[in-house]
Amino acid sequence: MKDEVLVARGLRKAYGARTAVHEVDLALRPGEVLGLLGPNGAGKSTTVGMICGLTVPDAGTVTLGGGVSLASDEAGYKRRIGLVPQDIALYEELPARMNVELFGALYGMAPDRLRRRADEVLAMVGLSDRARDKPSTFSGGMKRRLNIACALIHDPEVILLDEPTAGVDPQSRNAIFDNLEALKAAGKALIYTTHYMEEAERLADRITVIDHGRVVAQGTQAELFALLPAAQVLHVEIAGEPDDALLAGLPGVKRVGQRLEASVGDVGRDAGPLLAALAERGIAVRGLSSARATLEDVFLHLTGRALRD
Ligand SMILES: Nc1ncnc2c1ncn2[C@@H]1O[C@H](COP(=O)(O)OP(=O)(O)OP(=O)(O)O)[C@@H](O)[C@H]1O
Repeated sequence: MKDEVLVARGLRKAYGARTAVHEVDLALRPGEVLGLLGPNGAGKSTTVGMICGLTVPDAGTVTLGGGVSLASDEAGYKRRIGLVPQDIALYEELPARMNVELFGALYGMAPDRLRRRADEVLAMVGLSDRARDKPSTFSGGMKRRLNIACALIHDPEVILLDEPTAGVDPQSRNAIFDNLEALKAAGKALIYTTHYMEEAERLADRITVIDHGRVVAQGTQAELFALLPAAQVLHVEIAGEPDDALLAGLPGVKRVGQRLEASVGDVGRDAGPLLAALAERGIAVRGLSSARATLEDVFLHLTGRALRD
């Protein structure tokens, strides 16, 4: 463990006969967002639960910088971690500010610091002017933002976010992303679980793809895209339906109705030769567009299934 603020090794958890998480290894550096991407039931929440100490693993260890673990110093460990749970956990009938302060009191924060931090985190999530109102009067997005403020009150260095945008409107989602980017810029380390590949693509420096409780791939987005046979797809609209024999000899090209799909490594390099080859075969082109590969394509390639069933 060199620069890492958190290292998880060999995490495993079974519920009865079902193994929710098989062998998960993760490492996290300061100022980094690690995306934990996988479909429903992949084992993301179970992994997060084991890291924050809510779920006892059957095997494996989690160590923070300085070698601190739950076993060596439970209170010290938990003070360094903030959890934004998937299910909103708030006292609906207590004012927003009191909700935040309650979480801080759980960490034994001194009253002065607690007041200061409560102001800071409420401002950060854009709820300063609603501090006296009860969550029962909030929109879903506002509750989510308050949930995040509660997780940040004790200024943890590692923040675990379990699908923090579930059920929020686009405006609140953008506000949450801005908050997370600010935390990252401040050197915090974030683990962000999601089954939305767009969120992982936007936020994550590195991504762990998890499926059926197993890590199927880990790396930067560039490293994950490099697992695909082609980084981009060219869509070519053609006139009529050419004989498939005409397309033989064009590697990576398949016909989908009146459209051709060509997997290419680089659109700029490969589009010209492809169009020339089509012209040689007398295939008239009516339109051309390209799309880059997504993490959805990576997941499909690795597992044979879609991220969202
Ligand atoms: N307390 C529990 N008791 C029994 N089985 C559980 C429990 N918690 C999770 N599981 C099972 O473990 C597997 C992984 O669930 P988990 O909640 O970790 O997945 P997830 O990737 O977070 O999914 P989602 O995106 O739907 O939240 C699932 O098959 C789930 O049914």
